Amino acid sequence: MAVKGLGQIDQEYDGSNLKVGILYARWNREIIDALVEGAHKRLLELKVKPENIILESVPGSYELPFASAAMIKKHKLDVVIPIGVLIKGSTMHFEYICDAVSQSWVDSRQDAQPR
Ligand SMILES: Nc1c(NC[C@H](O)[C@H](O)[C@H](O)CO)[nH]c(=O)[nH]c1=O
Ligand SMILES: CC(=O)[C@@H](O)COP(=O)(O)O
Repeated sequence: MAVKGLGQIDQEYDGSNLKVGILYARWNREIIDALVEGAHKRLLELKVKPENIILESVPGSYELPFASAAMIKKHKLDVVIPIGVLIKGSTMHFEYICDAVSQSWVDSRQDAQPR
C-alpha cells in the first residue's frame, strides 16, 4: 500500500554533530513563522545543538535557491532548510514565481554536481 504523507519515524536520528541552516522568506509571515518555529523545534528534538542552528531570511521565495547555496558556503553548513510560502492571488504572479523558483532549484542542483 502506498505510504501517503510523512512516514513513521522508524529509527533514532542523532543530529548532535550537524550544523543546520533555516532560511526563510519574509512573505506571508504568519505561516512562515509557524513553519520556522516547527522546524527549529524538530531540529532540537533531533539533538541538533542550539548553537548549530543558523537562522537567516531573504526578501521572498524567489531568493531561496541561490541564497541557500550561499548560506551553506558562508556558515559551512551540513544542510539548509529553505522555507517559503506562495499564495495564489488574482494574477499570474504566483505561477511566475513558482516557475522561477522551481527552475532555480534545478539550476542549483546542476551547479552542485561534481565537474
Ligand atoms: N508573492 C510572493 C513573493 N514574492 C516576492 C518574490 O519572491 C521576490 O522576493 C521578489 O520578487 C524580489 O525578488 N514571495 C513569496 O515568498 N511569497 C509570495 O507569495
Ligand atoms: C503569489 C503572490 O504574490 C500573490 O500574493 C499575488 O497576488 P496577486 O496575484 O493578486 O497580485
